[in-house]
Amino acid sequence: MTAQILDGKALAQQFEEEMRQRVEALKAKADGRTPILATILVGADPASATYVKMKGNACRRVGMESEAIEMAESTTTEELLAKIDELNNNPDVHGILLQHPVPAQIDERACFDAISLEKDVDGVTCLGFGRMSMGEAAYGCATPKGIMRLLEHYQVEMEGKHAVVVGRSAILGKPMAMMLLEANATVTICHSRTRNLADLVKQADIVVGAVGKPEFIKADWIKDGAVVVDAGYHPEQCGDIELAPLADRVAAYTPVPGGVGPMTINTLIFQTLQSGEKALG
Ligand SMILES: Nc1nc(=O)c2c([nH]1)NC[C@@H]1CN(c3ccc(C(=O)N[C@@H](CCC(=O)O)C(=O)O)cc3)C=[N+]21
Repeated sequence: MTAQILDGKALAQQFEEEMRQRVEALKAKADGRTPILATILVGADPASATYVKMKGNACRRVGMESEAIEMAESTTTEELLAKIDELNNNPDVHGILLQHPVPAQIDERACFDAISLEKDVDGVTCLGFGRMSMGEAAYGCATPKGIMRLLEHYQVEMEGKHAVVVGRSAILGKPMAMMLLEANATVTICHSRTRNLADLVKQADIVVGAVGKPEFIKADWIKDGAVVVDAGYHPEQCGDIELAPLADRVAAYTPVPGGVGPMTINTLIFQTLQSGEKALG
């Protein structure tokens, strides 16, 4: 069996094509105005700076704009909250991305939750998470929502399947589990205190690697015919799952790079477009 490659890069490009047309149509209706995403980068971590730049570039590729806000490493919670408040109240801004992680002195959760629901296009607020979990309208958290859009596009069956999510972070593992549950999968969430991790992963019809450790999930834990989603991203150009030995025995997998990463960015800008359409359309 040769596994199907869940090609996030190609799908993101296809979606961008469709989005370009929607942005054009919106501009025509809105006197040339476009959706605007505000990105906030606190501190100077080079990897974070690269990701934020990629998000701005993706906006421009579809004809939207981004406003890049850079704040000092020494920024306080109060200063960041004031900036978010300003963006919430700026009618020209349709989406707000606060790049994670922020420096340790900042209360990241308080800052995420200060983002107004209508502008939470990255899906990081408690309110958005709660609404999504209850099946109510909210923008999904960008990485797990990007994974759902990828699985849906490739018509991966989720209903009744056993999905095992390895990792429980606020912007990846936890919302991923809730989205899979909403799609009627049977969901197991594993984490650093899980005792029989290999045995649980072996039961997975769908496995999502979301731990943030390079190739932490071993190929021999994964059963034949599984669908493998790797949300890890590491400087070594690998993900959280040991993927190489799986290509000829799983049903499908997301490559690293070119799988989940491009879908994360695409989902952020897609949701910015949706927010812009609500405000301008
Ligand atoms: N509030 C917030 N929201 C996020 O969504 C968020 C965040 N903070 N902090 C950091 C993580 C990481 N992240 C990535 C996005 C795209 C790629 C991506 O496109 N990667 C390319 C490779 C890029 C390269 O390194 O050349 C790929 O996988 O093909 C990776 C990682 C979003 N994150």
